[in-house]
Amino acid sequence: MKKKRVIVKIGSSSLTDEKGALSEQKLFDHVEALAYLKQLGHEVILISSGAVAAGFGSLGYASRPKTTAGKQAAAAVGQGLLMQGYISVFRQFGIVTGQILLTREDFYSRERFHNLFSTISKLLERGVLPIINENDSVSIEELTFGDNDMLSALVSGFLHADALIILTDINGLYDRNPKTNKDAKKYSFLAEITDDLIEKAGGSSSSVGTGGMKSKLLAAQKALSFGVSVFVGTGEGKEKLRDILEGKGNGTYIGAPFQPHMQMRKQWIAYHAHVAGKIEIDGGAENALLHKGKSLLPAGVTNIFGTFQALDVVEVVNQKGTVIGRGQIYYSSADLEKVKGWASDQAKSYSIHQRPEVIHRDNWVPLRKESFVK
Ligand SMILES: Nc1ncnc2c1ncn2[C@@H]1O[C@H](COP(=O)(O)OP(=O)(O)O)[C@@H](O)[C@H]1O
Ligand SMILES: N[C@@H](CCC(=O)OP(=O)(O)O)C(=O)O
Repeated sequence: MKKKRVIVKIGSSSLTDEKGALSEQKLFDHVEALAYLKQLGHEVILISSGAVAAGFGSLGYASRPKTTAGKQAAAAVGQGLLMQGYISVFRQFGIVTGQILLTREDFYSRERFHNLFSTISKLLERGVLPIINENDSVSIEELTFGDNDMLSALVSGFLHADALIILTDINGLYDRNPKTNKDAKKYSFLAEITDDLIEKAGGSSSSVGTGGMKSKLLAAQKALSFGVSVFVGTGEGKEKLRDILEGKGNGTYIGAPFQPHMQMRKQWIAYHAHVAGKIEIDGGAENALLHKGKSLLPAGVTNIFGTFQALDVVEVVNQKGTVIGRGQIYYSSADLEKVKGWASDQAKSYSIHQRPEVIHRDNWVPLRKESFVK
């Protein structure tokens, strides 16, 4: 994969335990994934929240303080604890980190803006991983970023990042807050952020996070205006960030896909190729295609319409008959009729490539502008 400049934003809710204190285990999980991304040759810049969450316990607060002075005092204690955690874990991976604390004024002044750019460029040139947070203890309330979502969008724009990954405690954006509406539906892809979406998104329902999905959408809108694509979601383990970059993340992709080299083929599939037929798939396959970044397997195919050859482009519909995307198919309609519902091992000898996939994920394009997943 081409080397990318990636901004990763980690929210307080993804760094803390159920009591709201900094979780060493969660911090380790993030660092391992960040280190892996760096080992793969990508440039990584971390925007980390968590100073207030890491500090309030030491000040004797039972929960995150509400007053500005309380939050600023907690951040003064917590920012050091947060960095102590990052420094010691990144060291285990042989990575040096640099702390940068920003206020909104740093973006207003051209001179500061320029200095900041030079500093971050030098850190990246020397192989250092910059860790950025708002300078909470000195920010004046009216001028704070409020949460780090907008800060991460501004940084992604001015560093001309290839991708902004916003990690949070929920696996993407839903049409309503899923913590209070159990029927909420998830978006797997959004081409743009409309005002209507922003209006419907809710605030934070956790005790440590700030801003909720609304602030993430505003940030995503800003990042898109700079030409930076965004992912909002979650993940676990060393490979989570690599997977997100490869389009397999558990969350919502906003803007263009993260892999531009696939765009030509996918553009052809989506807009130019003749559609030779239609196949219907079950709910599990729909979820795998739209949400999990997986290929379509024979087991998920329920019906075939029209006559097509292997390597033709077909439309894919769900059980309600809604077109959810298009893909280049590895089976002819006659062969697919035989193997639909079969296990991969039995079916694959009918495929043109002797492979089980009906539509490989590299040849699949979701077509609805806002693709929903239950
Ligand atoms: N439409 C929505 N889709 C997803 N999450 C939502 C939505 N509206 C509100 N939320 C809430 O936003 C929370 C994430 O935001 P926040 O608590 O600020 O996290 P972070 O600390 O990562 O910034 C979720 O836990 C969820 O409760
Ligand atoms: N700068 C603050 C971030 C405030 C905050 O809660 O942000 P977030 O968790 O990203 O919604 C901190 O470090 O605690």
